[in-house]
Amino acid sequence: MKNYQKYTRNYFMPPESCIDWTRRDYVEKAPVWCSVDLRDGNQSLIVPMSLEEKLDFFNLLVKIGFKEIEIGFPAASETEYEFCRALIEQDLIPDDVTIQVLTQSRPHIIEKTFAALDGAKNAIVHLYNSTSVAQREQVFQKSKEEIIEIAVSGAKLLQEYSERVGDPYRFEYSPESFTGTEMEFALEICNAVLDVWRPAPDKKVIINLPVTVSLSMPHVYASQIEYMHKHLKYRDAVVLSQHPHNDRGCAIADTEMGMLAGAQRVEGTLFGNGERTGNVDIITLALNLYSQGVDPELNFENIPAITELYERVTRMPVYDRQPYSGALVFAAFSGSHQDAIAKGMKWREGHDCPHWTVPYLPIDPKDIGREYEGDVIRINSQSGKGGIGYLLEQRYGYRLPAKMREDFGYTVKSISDHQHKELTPSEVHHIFKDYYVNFFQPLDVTEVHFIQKNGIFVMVTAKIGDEVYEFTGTGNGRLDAVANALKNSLKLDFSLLTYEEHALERGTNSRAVAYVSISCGRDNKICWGSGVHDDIMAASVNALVSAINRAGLIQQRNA
Ligand SMILES: CC(=O)SCCNC(=O)CCNC(=O)[C@H](O)C(C)(C)COP(=O)(O)OP(=O)(O)OC[C@H]1O[C@@H](n2cnc3c(N)ncnc32)[C@H](O)[C@@H]1OP(=O)(O)O
Ligand SMILES: CC(C)C(=O)C(=O)O
Ligand SMILES: [Mg+2]
Repeated sequence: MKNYQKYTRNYFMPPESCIDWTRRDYVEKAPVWCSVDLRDGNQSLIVPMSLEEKLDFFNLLVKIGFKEIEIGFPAASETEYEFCRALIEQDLIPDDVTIQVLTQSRPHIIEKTFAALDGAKNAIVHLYNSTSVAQREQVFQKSKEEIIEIAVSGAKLLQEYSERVGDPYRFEYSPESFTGTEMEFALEICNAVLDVWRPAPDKKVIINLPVTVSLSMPHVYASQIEYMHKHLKYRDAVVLSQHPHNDRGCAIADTEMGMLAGAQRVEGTLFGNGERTGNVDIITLALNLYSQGVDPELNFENIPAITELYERVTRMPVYDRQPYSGALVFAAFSGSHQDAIAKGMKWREGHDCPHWTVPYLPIDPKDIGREYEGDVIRINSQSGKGGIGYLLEQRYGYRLPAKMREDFGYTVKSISDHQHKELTPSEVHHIFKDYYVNFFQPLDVTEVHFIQKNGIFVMVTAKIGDEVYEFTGTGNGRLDAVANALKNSLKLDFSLLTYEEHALERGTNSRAVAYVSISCGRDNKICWGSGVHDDIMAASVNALVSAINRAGLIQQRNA
Protein backbone atom coordinates (compact mmCIF):
# COMPACT_ATOMS: atom_id res chain seq x y z
CA MET A 1 0.00 0.00 0.00
CA LYS A 2 1.68 3.14 -1.21
CA ASN A 3 0.45 5.55 1.49
CA TYR A 4 1.96 3.84 4.50
CA GLN A 5 4.26 6.79 5.19
CA LYS A 6 1.19 8.82 5.99
CA TYR A 7 1.07 7.02 9.33
CA THR A 8 3.29 6.88 12.36
CA ARG A 9 3.33 5.47 15.86
CA ASN A 10 1.47 8.07 17.86
CA TYR A 11 1.50 6.60 21.33
CA PHE A 12 3.84 7.25 24.23
CA MET A 13 5.84 4.76 26.25
CA PRO A 14 6.26 5.56 29.96
CA PRO A 15 9.43 7.54 30.74
CA GLU A 16 10.82 4.58 32.69
CA SER A 17 10.82 0.83 32.15
CA CYS A 18 7.49 -0.63 33.37
CA ILE A 19 7.62 -4.35 32.70
CA ASP A 20 7.09 -5.92 36.11
CA TRP A 21 3.80 -7.24 34.76
CA THR A 22 5.70 -9.58 32.41
CA ARG A 23 6.60 -11.72 35.42
CA ARG A 24 2.94 -12.62 35.97
CA ASP A 25 1.27 -15.15 33.69
CA TYR A 26 -2.34 -15.21 34.83
CA VAL A 27 -5.00 -13.19 36.62
CA GLU A 28 -5.97 -14.83 39.87
CA LYS A 29 -9.10 -12.88 40.71
CA ALA A 30 -11.97 -11.35 38.76
CA PRO A 31 -11.75 -7.56 38.46
CA VAL A 32 -14.58 -5.25 39.43
CA TRP A 33 -16.77 -5.37 36.33
CA CYS A 34 -18.62 -2.36 35.02
CA SER A 35 -20.95 -2.78 32.07
CA VAL A 36 -21.01 0.19 29.70
CA ASP A 37 -23.52 -1.46 27.33
CA LEU A 38 -26.18 1.11 28.07
CA ARG A 39 -23.85 4.05 27.43
CA ASP A 40 -20.85 3.28 25.15
CA GLY A 41 -22.69 0.36 23.57
CA ASN A 42 -25.86 2.38 23.16
CA GLN A 43 -24.21 5.54 21.81
CA SER A 44 -22.72 3.54 18.94
CA LEU A 45 -25.91 1.82 17.76
CA ILE A 46 -27.54 2.81 14.49
CA VAL A 47 -30.74 3.23 16.45
CA PRO A 48 -30.08 3.73 20.18
CA MET A 49 -32.22 1.64 22.50
CA SER A 50 -35.66 2.80 23.58
CA LEU A 51 -36.40 3.24 27.26
CA GLU A 52 -38.12 -0.16 27.41
CA GLU A 53 -35.21 -1.84 25.64
CA LYS A 54 -32.73 -0.21 28.01
CA LEU A 55 -34.77 -1.49 30.91
CA ASP A 56 -34.76 -5.05 29.54
CA PHE A 57 -31.00 -4.82 29.03
CA PHE A 58 -30.50 -3.35 32.53
CA ASN A 59 -32.41 -6.26 34.07
CA LEU A 60 -30.31 -8.70 32.08
CA LEU A 61 -27.10 -7.07 33.33
CA VAL A 62 -28.36 -7.28 36.91
CA LYS A 63 -29.24 -10.95 36.40
CA ILE A 64 -25.76 -11.66 35.04
CA GLY A 65 -24.37 -10.19 38.24
CA PHE A 66 -22.96 -6.77 37.33
CA LYS A 67 -22.66 -4.59 40.43
CA GLU A 68 -21.69 -1.44 38.52
CA ILE A 69 -23.65 -0.44 35.43
CA GLU A 70 -23.09 2.73 33.41
CA ILE A 71 -26.70 3.38 32.52
CA GLY A 72 -26.17 6.26 30.10
CA PHE A 73 -25.29 9.85 29.47
CA PRO A 74 -28.30 11.56 31.07
CA ALA A 75 -27.56 14.95 29.48
CA ALA A 76 -27.51 13.44 25.98
CA SER A 77 -31.21 13.03 25.24
CA GLU A 78 -34.67 12.80 26.71
CA THR A 79 -34.60 9.01 26.59
CA GLU A 80 -31.29 8.92 28.45
CA TYR A 81 -32.55 11.32 31.10
CA GLU A 82 -35.91 9.60 31.49
CA PHE A 83 -34.28 6.20 31.76
CA CYS A 84 -32.21 7.40 34.69
CA ARG A 85 -35.30 8.90 36.29
CA ALA A 86 -37.33 5.73 35.74
CA LEU A 87 -34.71 3.57 37.45
CA ILE A 88 -34.62 5.89 40.47
CA GLU A 89 -38.30 6.82 40.76
CA GLN A 90 -39.57 3.29 40.20
CA ASP A 91 -36.95 1.90 42.60
CA LEU A 92 -35.64 -0.54 39.97
CA ILE A 93 -32.02 -0.61 41.15
CA PRO A 94 -31.14 -3.48 43.49
CA ASP A 95 -29.40 -2.39 46.69
CA ASP A 96 -26.15 -4.10 45.75
CA VAL A 97 -26.01 -2.46 42.29
CA THR A 98 -24.54 1.00 41.66
CA ILE A 99 -25.55 2.91 38.58
CA GLN A 100 -22.97 5.05 36.81
CA VAL A 101 -23.59 8.07 34.60
CA LEU A 102 -21.21 9.81 32.19
CA THR A 103 -20.75 13.55 31.88
CA GLN A 104 -18.53 15.93 29.98
CA SER A 105 -16.73 18.52 32.06
CA ARG A 106 -19.11 21.35 31.19
CA PRO A 107 -21.25 23.09 33.82
CA HIS A 108 -24.65 22.74 32.11
CA ILE A 109 -24.01 19.07 31.29
CA ILE A 110 -22.95 18.38 34.87
CA GLU A 111 -26.00 20.23 36.18
CA LYS A 112 -28.32 18.12 34.04
CA THR A 113 -26.51 14.95 35.09
CA PHE A 114 -27.07 15.66 38.78
CA ALA A 115 -30.68 16.57 38.11
CA ALA A 116 -31.12 13.15 36.54
CA LEU A 117 -29.63 11.54 39.65
CA ASP A 118 -31.93 13.33 42.09
CA GLY A 119 -33.04 10.89 44.77
CA ALA A 120 -30.56 8.15 43.87
CA LYS A 121 -29.34 6.25 46.93
CA ASN A 122 -25.90 6.01 45.42
CA ALA A 123 -24.26 6.38 42.01
CA ILE A 124 -20.92 6.77 40.30
CA VAL A 125 -20.58 10.08 38.46
CA HIS A 126 -18.10 9.61 35.64
CA LEU A 127 -16.34 12.73 34.41
CA TYR A 128 -14.19 12.78 31.28
CA ASN A 129 -12.20 15.13 29.14
CA SER A 130 -9.81 14.44 26.35
CA THR A 131 -6.07 14.65 26.97
CA SER A 132 -4.27 13.37 23.87
CA VAL A 133 -1.92 15.52 21.84
CA ALA A 134 -4.26 15.36 18.82
CA GLN A 135 -7.33 16.40 20.78
CA ARG A 136 -5.52 19.15 22.68
CA GLU A 137 -4.22 20.63 19.45
CA GLN A 138 -7.10 20.06 17.05
CA VAL A 139 -10.31 19.83 19.05
CA PHE A 140 -9.78 21.95 22.14
CA GLN A 141 -6.87 24.06 20.91
CA LYS A 142 -5.73 24.43 24.50
CA SER A 143 -2.46 24.17 26.41
CA LYS A 144 -1.81 21.37 28.86
CA GLU A 145 -2.60 23.74 31.74
CA GLU A 146 -5.95 24.65 30.18
CA ILE A 147 -6.80 20.99 29.65
CA ILE A 148 -5.99 20.30 33.31
CA GLU A 149 -8.25 23.19 34.22
CA ILE A 150 -11.17 21.58 32.35
CA ALA A 151 -10.68 18.42 34.40
CA VAL A 152 -10.15 20.17 37.71
CA SER A 153 -13.09 22.55 37.32
CA GLY A 154 -15.34 19.61 36.45
CA ALA A 155 -14.02 17.60 39.41
CA LYS A 156 -14.82 20.54 41.71
CA LEU A 157 -18.32 20.87 40.32
CA LEU A 158 -18.98 17.16 40.89
CA GLN A 159 -17.88 17.57 44.46
CA GLU A 160 -20.07 20.63 45.03
CA TYR A 161 -23.20 19.02 43.57
CA SER A 162 -22.61 15.85 45.54
CA GLU A 163 -22.04 17.68 48.82
CA ARG A 164 -25.28 19.60 48.33
CA VAL A 165 -27.24 16.34 48.58
CA GLY A 166 -25.25 14.76 51.42
CA ASP A 167 -22.39 13.27 49.38
CA PRO A 168 -23.99 9.96 48.36
CA TYR A 169 -22.01 9.63 45.13
CA ARG A 170 -18.70 8.11 44.13
CA PHE A 171 -16.59 9.70 41.40
CA GLU A 172 -14.75 8.45 38.38
CA TYR A 173 -12.37 10.36 36.16
CA SER A 174 -11.25 9.35 32.64
CA PRO A 175 -8.46 11.10 30.77
CA GLU A 176 -10.21 10.33 27.51
CA SER A 177 -7.86 9.41 24.63
CA PHE A 178 -5.34 8.28 27.28
CA THR A 179 -3.50 6.11 24.74
CA GLY A 180 -2.58 9.15 22.65
CA THR A 181 -1.44 11.11 25.72
CA GLU A 182 2.13 11.52 27.04
CA MET A 183 2.27 9.38 30.16
CA GLU A 184 3.70 12.15 32.33
CA PHE A 185 0.78 14.38 31.32
CA ALA A 186 -1.80 11.63 31.90
CA LEU A 187 -0.34 11.18 35.35
CA GLU A 188 -0.32 14.92 36.04
CA ILE A 189 -3.96 15.43 35.08
CA CYS A 190 -5.18 12.37 37.02
CA ASN A 191 -3.25 13.49 40.09
CA ALA A 192 -4.69 17.00 39.76
CA VAL A 193 -8.22 15.56 39.79
CA LEU A 194 -7.31 13.33 42.74
CA ASP A 195 -6.05 16.38 44.62
CA VAL A 196 -9.53 17.87 44.25
CA TRP A 197 -11.36 14.75 45.38
CA ARG A 198 -8.80 13.71 48.03
CA PRO A 199 -10.00 10.10 48.17
CA ALA A 200 -9.45 7.85 51.17
CA PRO A 201 -9.42 4.04 51.42
CA ASP A 202 -12.95 4.17 52.82
CA LYS A 203 -14.06 6.63 50.09
CA LYS A 204 -12.31 5.50 46.98
CA VAL A 205 -12.50 7.07 43.55
CA ILE A 206 -12.06 5.43 40.18
CA ILE A 207 -9.36 6.46 37.75
CA ASN A 208 -10.25 4.96 34.39
CA LEU A 209 -7.54 4.73 31.73
CA PRO A 210 -9.31 4.18 28.43
CA VAL A 211 -7.97 2.78 25.22
CA THR A 212 -10.30 5.27 23.59
CA VAL A 213 -8.66 4.37 20.30
CA SER A 214 -6.11 1.59 20.29
CA LEU A 215 -2.80 2.79 18.96
CA SER A 216 -0.24 0.22 20.06
CA MET A 217 0.48 -3.39 20.79
CA PRO A 218 -0.99 -4.64 24.09
CA HIS A 219 2.30 -4.72 25.98
CA VAL A 220 2.60 -0.95 25.49
CA TYR A 221 -0.77 -0.41 27.15
CA ALA A 222 0.24 -2.76 29.97
CA SER A 223 3.40 -0.71 30.53
CA GLN A 224 1.33 2.48 30.52
CA ILE A 225 -1.02 1.00 33.12
CA GLU A 226 1.91 -0.13 35.25
CA TYR A 227 3.39 3.36 35.13
CA MET A 228 0.13 4.92 36.30
CA HIS A 229 -0.33 2.20 38.92
CA LYS A 230 3.09 2.94 40.37
CA HIS A 231 2.86 6.73 40.32
CA LEU A 232 -0.74 7.74 40.97
CA LYS A 233 -1.23 9.64 44.20
CA TYR A 234 -3.64 8.24 46.81
CA ARG A 235 -3.05 4.82 45.24
CA ASP A 236 -4.68 2.87 48.07
CA ALA A 237 -7.75 5.06 47.65
CA VAL A 238 -7.93 4.67 43.87
CA VAL A 239 -9.63 1.87 41.98
CA LEU A 240 -7.59 1.64 38.78
CA SER A 241 -9.90 0.92 35.89
CA GLN A 242 -9.50 0.13 32.19
CA HIS A 243 -11.80 0.76 29.28
CA PRO A 244 -10.32 -0.78 26.12
CA HIS A 245 -11.69 -0.40 22.62
CA ASN A 246 -10.83 -2.83 19.88
CA ASP A 247 -9.50 -0.84 16.90
CA ARG A 248 -6.44 -3.05 16.52
CA GLY A 249 -8.30 -6.21 17.52
CA CYS A 250 -6.38 -6.31 20.81
CA ALA A 251 -9.01 -5.29 23.35
CA ILE A 252 -8.95 -8.62 25.17
CA ALA A 253 -5.15 -8.73 25.24
CA ASP A 254 -4.99 -5.08 26.31
CA THR A 255 -7.34 -5.75 29.21
CA GLU A 256 -5.75 -8.98 30.37
CA MET A 257 -2.26 -7.52 30.26
CA GLY A 258 -3.57 -4.36 31.91
CA MET A 259 -4.84 -6.50 34.78
CA LEU A 260 -1.40 -8.07 35.13
CA ALA A 261 -0.02 -4.53 35.30
CA GLY A 262 -2.17 -3.42 38.21
CA ALA A 263 -5.65 -2.57 36.90
CA GLN A 264 -8.44 -3.64 39.28
CA ARG A 265 -11.55 -2.82 37.32
CA VAL A 266 -12.80 -3.30 33.76
CA GLU A 267 -15.38 -1.38 31.78
CA GLY A 268 -16.70 -3.27 28.79
CA THR A 269 -19.77 -4.61 27.07
CA LEU A 270 -21.47 -7.87 26.20
CA PHE A 271 -20.23 -9.26 22.90
CA GLY A 272 -17.95 -6.20 22.57
CA ASN A 273 -20.55 -3.79 21.25
CA GLY A 274 -19.34 -0.19 21.34
CA GLU A 275 -17.83 2.64 19.36
CA ARG A 276 -16.33 1.58 15.97
CA THR A 277 -14.84 -1.91 16.47
CA GLY A 278 -16.40 -1.99 19.90
CA ASN A 279 -15.49 -2.09 23.56
CA VAL A 280 -13.80 -5.06 25.14
CA ASP A 281 -16.11 -8.09 25.33
CA ILE A 282 -16.76 -8.87 28.98
CA ILE A 283 -18.14 -12.32 28.18
CA THR A 284 -14.81 -13.32 26.64
CA LEU A 285 -12.82 -11.83 29.52
CA ALA A 286 -14.98 -13.55 32.11
CA LEU A 287 -14.94 -16.92 30.39
CA ASN A 288 -11.20 -16.69 29.81
CA LEU A 289 -10.88 -16.46 33.60
CA TYR A 290 -13.39 -19.28 34.03
CA SER A 291 -11.47 -21.51 31.61
CA GLN A 292 -8.45 -21.22 33.91
CA GLY A 293 -10.33 -22.08 37.07
CA VAL A 294 -11.01 -18.52 38.31
CA ASP A 295 -14.54 -17.56 39.38
CA PRO A 296 -15.51 -14.74 37.00
CA GLU A 297 -18.17 -13.54 39.46
CA LEU A 298 -20.60 -13.11 36.56
CA ASN A 299 -23.09 -15.71 35.46
CA PHE A 300 -22.88 -16.70 31.81
CA GLU A 301 -24.55 -20.09 32.22
CA ASN A 302 -27.17 -19.24 29.62
CA ILE A 303 -25.38 -17.58 26.72
CA PRO A 304 -28.16 -18.41 24.22
CA ALA A 305 -30.72 -16.42 26.25
CA ILE A 306 -28.29 -13.51 26.64
CA THR A 307 -27.59 -13.55 22.90
CA GLU A 308 -31.27 -13.50 22.10
CA LEU A 309 -31.99 -10.42 24.20
CA TYR A 310 -28.84 -8.64 22.99
CA GLU A 311 -29.68 -9.23 19.33
CA ARG A 312 -33.23 -7.98 19.87
CA VAL A 313 -32.36 -4.68 21.57
CA THR A 314 -29.20 -3.79 19.62
CA ARG A 315 -30.55 -4.98 16.26
CA MET A 316 -27.13 -6.52 15.64
CA PRO A 317 -26.27 -10.18 15.18
CA VAL A 318 -23.62 -11.93 17.27
CA TYR A 319 -20.84 -12.97 14.93
CA ASP A 320 -20.59 -16.72 14.33
CA ARG A 321 -16.99 -16.77 15.52
CA GLN A 322 -17.43 -14.46 18.54
CA PRO A 323 -15.45 -16.21 21.32
CA TYR A 324 -17.61 -18.47 23.49
CA SER A 325 -20.91 -17.06 22.16
CA GLY A 326 -20.86 -17.39 18.38
CA ALA A 327 -22.86 -20.13 16.70
CA LEU A 328 -19.75 -21.88 15.40
CA VAL A 329 -17.29 -21.49 18.25
CA PHE A 330 -17.64 -25.04 19.55
CA ALA A 331 -18.28 -26.57 16.13
CA ALA A 332 -15.83 -29.03 14.62
CA PHE A 333 -16.36 -29.85 10.96
CA SER A 334 -12.89 -31.16 10.28
CA GLY A 335 -12.17 -34.83 10.70
CA SER A 336 -9.12 -34.75 12.94
CA HIS A 337 -10.74 -32.26 15.32
CA GLN A 338 -13.91 -34.35 15.50
CA ASP A 339 -11.93 -37.51 16.09
CA ALA A 340 -9.99 -35.93 18.96
CA ILE A 341 -13.14 -34.45 20.52
CA ALA A 342 -14.98 -37.79 20.26
CA LYS A 343 -12.04 -39.63 21.84
CA GLY A 344 -11.63 -36.94 24.48
CA MET A 345 -15.28 -37.18 25.48
CA LYS A 346 -15.07 -41.00 25.61
CA TRP A 347 -11.91 -40.75 27.69
CA ARG A 348 -13.73 -38.63 30.26
CA GLU A 349 -16.40 -41.33 30.63
CA GLY A 350 -13.76 -43.84 31.69
CA HIS A 351 -11.68 -41.56 33.89
CA ASP A 352 -12.23 -39.55 37.01
CA CYS A 353 -11.15 -36.20 35.56
CA PRO A 354 -10.97 -33.29 38.00
CA HIS A 355 -10.43 -30.83 35.17
CA TRP A 356 -11.72 -30.26 31.67
CA THR A 357 -9.07 -31.13 29.09
CA VAL A 358 -11.06 -32.22 26.03
CA PRO A 359 -9.03 -31.31 22.92
CA TYR A 360 -10.35 -28.43 20.81
CA LEU A 361 -12.96 -27.43 23.38
CA PRO A 362 -11.52 -24.73 25.66
CA ILE A 363 -14.51 -25.07 27.97
CA ASP A 364 -17.38 -27.51 28.31
CA PRO A 365 -20.08 -26.01 26.04
CA LYS A 366 -22.76 -27.24 28.46
CA ASP A 367 -21.44 -24.86 31.15
CA ILE A 368 -22.70 -21.87 29.20
CA GLY A 369 -25.95 -23.37 27.97
CA ARG A 370 -24.65 -24.77 24.70
CA GLU A 371 -25.37 -28.34 23.56
CA TYR A 372 -23.01 -31.07 22.40
CA GLU A 373 -25.64 -32.17 19.95
CA GLY A 374 -25.80 -29.70 17.12
CA ASP A 375 -23.17 -27.34 18.56
CA VAL A 376 -20.04 -29.51 18.44
CA ILE A 377 -19.76 -32.28 15.85
CA ARG A 378 -20.97 -30.86 12.53
CA ILE A 379 -20.78 -32.83 9.31
CA ASN A 380 -19.57 -31.76 5.90
CA SER A 381 -17.04 -32.91 3.32
CA GLN A 382 -14.13 -32.06 5.69
CA SER A 383 -15.44 -34.46 8.33
CA GLY A 384 -14.05 -37.85 9.22
CA LYS A 385 -15.07 -41.25 10.45
CA GLY A 386 -14.41 -40.35 14.10
CA GLY A 387 -16.90 -37.53 14.22
CA ILE A 388 -19.47 -39.14 11.97
CA GLY A 389 -19.35 -42.39 13.95
CA TYR A 390 -19.52 -40.47 17.24
CA LEU A 391 -22.59 -38.58 16.07
CA LEU A 392 -24.32 -41.78 14.95
CA GLU A 393 -23.55 -43.38 18.31
CA GLN A 394 -24.47 -40.43 20.55
CA ARG A 395 -27.66 -39.54 18.74
CA TYR A 396 -28.94 -42.83 17.39
CA GLY A 397 -27.16 -45.56 19.34
CA TYR A 398 -25.24 -47.26 16.50
CA ARG A 399 -21.76 -48.41 17.56
CA LEU A 400 -20.22 -49.12 14.20
CA PRO A 401 -17.12 -51.36 13.97
CA ALA A 402 -14.02 -49.21 13.40
CA LYS A 403 -13.59 -50.23 9.76
CA MET A 404 -17.25 -49.69 9.02
CA ARG A 405 -17.04 -46.17 10.49
CA GLU A 406 -14.39 -45.45 7.91
CA ASP A 407 -16.52 -46.82 5.09
CA PHE A 408 -19.58 -44.90 6.26
CA GLY A 409 -17.46 -41.78 6.80
CA TYR A 410 -16.41 -41.76 3.15
CA THR A 411 -20.01 -42.31 2.01
CA VAL A 412 -21.21 -39.34 4.06
CA LYS A 413 -18.34 -37.06 3.02
CA SER A 414 -18.88 -37.82 -0.61
CA ILE A 415 -22.59 -36.96 -0.38
CA SER A 416 -21.80 -33.69 1.41
CA ASP A 417 -19.11 -32.90 -1.14
CA HIS A 418 -21.40 -33.51 -4.11
CA GLN A 419 -24.35 -31.68 -2.60
CA HIS A 420 -21.98 -28.95 -1.40
CA LYS A 421 -23.68 -28.59 1.95
CA GLU A 422 -23.56 -29.42 5.62
CA LEU A 423 -25.52 -32.53 6.60
CA THR A 424 -27.71 -32.49 9.69
CA PRO A 425 -27.52 -35.38 12.17
CA SER A 426 -30.87 -36.59 10.89
CA GLU A 427 -29.60 -36.55 7.30
CA VAL A 428 -26.56 -38.57 8.39
CA HIS A 429 -28.89 -41.05 10.07
CA HIS A 430 -30.97 -41.31 6.92
CA ILE A 431 -27.88 -41.89 4.81
CA PHE A 432 -26.91 -44.73 7.12
CA LYS A 433 -30.36 -46.28 6.93
CA ASP A 434 -30.71 -45.78 3.17
CA TYR A 435 -27.26 -47.04 2.23
CA TYR A 436 -26.47 -49.76 4.79
CA VAL A 437 -29.44 -50.99 6.81
CA ASN A 438 -31.91 -53.70 5.71
CA PHE A 439 -30.93 -53.22 2.10
CA PHE A 440 -33.15 -55.85 0.44
CA GLN A 441 -32.75 -55.20 -3.29
CA PRO A 442 -32.32 -57.27 -5.40
CA LEU A 443 -31.84 -60.15 -2.90
CA ASP A 444 -34.25 -60.62 -0.03
CA VAL A 445 -34.18 -63.49 2.47
CA THR A 446 -37.74 -64.01 3.68
CA GLU A 447 -37.39 -67.12 5.89
CA VAL A 448 -34.60 -69.02 7.61
CA HIS A 449 -34.84 -72.30 9.55
CA PHE A 450 -31.92 -73.68 11.53
CA ILE A 451 -31.30 -77.25 12.57
CA GLN A 452 -28.48 -78.15 14.97
CA LYS A 453 -26.90 -81.26 13.42
CA ASN A 454 -23.08 -81.75 13.32
CA GLY A 455 -22.76 -77.99 13.13
CA ILE A 456 -25.63 -75.90 11.77
CA PHE A 457 -27.92 -76.92 8.93
CA VAL A 458 -30.03 -74.16 7.42
CA MET A 459 -33.00 -73.86 5.05
CA VAL A 460 -33.30 -70.43 3.43
CA THR A 461 -36.21 -68.96 1.48
CA ALA A 462 -35.06 -66.07 -0.69
CA LYS A 463 -36.50 -63.77 -3.35
CA ILE A 464 -34.74 -62.12 -6.24
CA GLY A 465 -37.25 -59.91 -8.00
CA ASP A 466 -40.38 -62.07 -8.33
CA GLU A 467 -38.47 -65.38 -8.23
CA VAL A 468 -38.65 -67.36 -4.98
CA TYR A 469 -35.82 -69.80 -4.12
CA GLU A 470 -35.29 -72.47 -1.46
CA PHE A 471 -31.69 -73.13 -0.50
CA THR A 472 -29.93 -75.24 2.08
CA GLY A 473 -26.48 -74.99 3.55
CA THR A 474 -24.26 -75.86 6.51
CA GLY A 475 -21.76 -73.98 8.61
CA ASN A 476 -19.98 -73.69 11.95
CA GLY A 477 -22.34 -71.02 13.11
CA ARG A 478 -25.78 -69.82 12.09
CA LEU A 479 -24.68 -66.82 10.05
CA ASP A 480 -21.92 -68.90 8.50
CA ALA A 481 -24.54 -71.49 7.43
CA VAL A 482 -26.76 -68.82 5.85
CA ALA A 483 -23.75 -67.29 4.07
CA ASN A 484 -22.75 -70.72 2.72
CA ALA A 485 -26.32 -71.47 1.55
CA LEU A 486 -26.49 -68.21 -0.40
CA LYS A 487 -22.93 -68.38 -1.68
CA ASN A 488 -23.10 -71.95 -2.96
CA SER A 489 -26.66 -71.90 -4.30
CA LEU A 490 -26.38 -68.52 -6.02
CA LYS A 491 -22.70 -68.94 -6.97
CA LEU A 492 -21.68 -65.76 -5.20
CA ASP A 493 -17.99 -65.01 -4.77
CA PHE A 494 -17.57 -63.70 -1.22
CA SER A 495 -16.40 -64.67 2.22
CA LEU A 496 -17.71 -63.50 5.57
CA LEU A 497 -15.18 -61.25 7.32
CA THR A 498 -16.65 -59.36 10.26
CA TYR A 499 -19.69 -59.78 12.39
CA GLU A 500 -20.67 -57.57 15.33
CA GLU A 501 -23.98 -56.86 17.02
CA HIS A 502 -25.46 -54.98 19.97
CA ALA A 503 -28.82 -53.90 21.32
CA LEU A 504 -29.93 -50.65 19.74
CA GLU A 505 -31.98 -49.37 22.64
CA ARG A 506 -32.04 -50.27 26.28
CA GLY A 507 -34.96 -52.32 27.74
CA THR A 508 -36.67 -55.62 27.06
CA ASN A 509 -38.24 -54.58 23.75
CA SER A 510 -34.91 -53.50 22.43
CA ARG A 511 -34.10 -53.98 18.80
CA ALA A 512 -30.80 -55.49 17.77
CA VAL A 513 -28.41 -54.12 15.22
CA ALA A 514 -25.84 -56.26 13.42
CA TYR A 515 -22.91 -55.25 11.24
CA VAL A 516 -21.39 -57.58 8.66
CA SER A 517 -18.52 -57.18 6.28
CA ILE A 518 -17.78 -59.50 3.36
CA SER A 519 -14.74 -59.74 1.16
CA CYS A 520 -15.70 -60.09 -2.49
CA GLY A 521 -14.18 -61.34 -5.71
CA ARG A 522 -10.57 -61.74 -6.70
CA ASP A 523 -9.59 -58.28 -5.54
CA ASN A 524 -11.08 -58.89 -2.06
CA LYS A 525 -13.16 -55.76 -2.09
CA ILE A 526 -14.69 -55.20 1.36
CA CYS A 527 -18.36 -54.39 1.59
CA TRP A 528 -20.40 -53.56 4.70
CA GLY A 529 -24.04 -54.08 5.52
CA SER A 530 -26.17 -53.62 8.60
CA GLY A 531 -29.40 -55.19 9.79
CA VAL A 532 -31.91 -54.06 12.38
CA HIS A 533 -34.58 -56.37 13.77
CA ASP A 534 -36.32 -57.35 17.01
CA ASP A 535 -34.58 -60.71 16.72
CA ILE A 536 -30.78 -60.76 16.80
CA MET A 537 -30.46 -63.60 14.26
CA ALA A 538 -32.80 -61.85 11.83
CA ALA A 539 -30.76 -58.66 12.27
CA SER A 540 -27.59 -60.62 11.42
CA VAL A 541 -29.10 -62.18 8.29
CA ASN A 542 -30.36 -58.74 7.25
CA ALA A 543 -26.85 -57.35 7.68
CA LEU A 544 -25.39 -60.12 5.52
CA VAL A 545 -28.03 -59.64 2.80
CA SER A 546 -27.42 -55.87 2.88
CA ALA A 547 -23.69 -56.41 2.40
CA ILE A 548 -24.28 -58.80 -0.54
CA ASN A 549 -26.66 -56.33 -2.20
CA ARG A 550 -24.40 -53.35 -1.57
CA ALA A 551 -21.51 -55.26 -3.15
CA GLY A 552 -23.60 -55.80 -6.31
CA LEU A 553 -22.91 -59.55 -6.23
CA ILE A 554 -26.31 -60.54 -7.62
CA GLN A 555 -25.94 -58.21 -10.60
CA GLN A 556 -22.40 -59.50 -11.24
CA ARG A 557 -23.69 -63.05 -11.23
CA ASN A 558 -26.30 -62.16 -13.89
CA ALA A 559 -23.79 -60.26 -16.01
C1 LIG B 1 -15.06 8.34 24.11
C2 LIG B 1 -16.50 8.59 24.42
O1 LIG B 1 -17.26 7.73 24.17
S1 LIG B 1 -16.94 9.99 25.17
C3 LIG B 1 -18.66 9.98 25.25
C4 LIG B 1 -19.22 10.41 23.99
N1 LIG B 1 -20.64 10.27 24.03
C5 LIG B 1 -21.43 11.21 23.54
O2 LIG B 1 -20.99 12.24 23.09
C6 LIG B 1 -22.88 10.88 23.51
C7 LIG B 1 -23.73 11.95 24.11
N2 LIG B 1 -23.40 13.27 23.71
C8 LIG B 1 -24.32 14.19 23.34
O3 LIG B 1 -25.51 13.92 23.29
C9 LIG B 1 -23.85 15.55 23.06
O4 LIG B 1 -22.52 15.53 22.65
C10 LIG B 1 -24.01 16.46 24.32
C11 LIG B 1 -25.46 16.62 24.63
C12 LIG B 1 -23.30 15.87 25.51
C13 LIG B 1 -23.36 17.79 24.07
O5 LIG B 1 -23.93 18.31 22.94
P1 LIG B 1 -23.45 19.66 22.22
O6 LIG B 1 -22.99 20.62 23.20
O7 LIG B 1 -24.51 20.06 21.31
O8 LIG B 1 -22.31 19.24 21.27
P2 LIG B 1 -20.89 18.63 21.35
O9 LIG B 1 -20.84 17.37 22.06
O10 LIG B 1 -20.49 18.63 19.94
O11 LIG B 1 -20.03 19.72 22.15
C14 LIG B 1 -18.79 20.00 21.75
C15 LIG B 1 -18.21 21.02 22.65
O12 LIG B 1 -17.98 20.41 23.92
C16 LIG B 1 -16.58 20.35 24.17
N3 LIG B 1 -16.34 19.12 24.84
C17 LIG B 1 -16.43 17.88 24.30
N4 LIG B 1 -16.16 16.98 25.25
C18 LIG B 1 -15.94 17.64 26.37
C19 LIG B 1 -15.61 17.23 27.67
N5 LIG B 1 -15.51 15.94 27.99
N6 LIG B 1 -15.47 18.19 28.60
C20 LIG B 1 -15.58 19.46 28.29
N7 LIG B 1 -15.88 19.93 27.08
C21 LIG B 1 -16.05 19.00 26.12
C22 LIG B 1 -15.96 20.46 22.80
O13 LIG B 1 -14.65 20.92 22.85
C23 LIG B 1 -16.88 21.43 22.12
O14 LIG B 1 -16.57 22.71 22.57
P3 LIG B 1 -16.91 24.06 21.71
O15 LIG B 1 -18.37 24.23 21.84
O16 LIG B 1 -16.14 25.08 22.43
O17 LIG B 1 -16.47 23.81 20.34
C1 LIG C 1 -15.79 8.14 28.22
C2 LIG C 1 -14.60 7.33 27.96
C3 LIG C 1 -14.21 6.50 29.12
C4 LIG C 1 -14.76 6.45 26.78
O1 LIG C 1 -15.79 5.91 26.49
C5 LIG C 1 -13.56 6.17 26.02
O2 LIG C 1 -12.54 6.83 26.22
O3 LIG C 1 -13.62 5.27 25.17
MG1 LIG D 1 -15.44 4.22 25.17
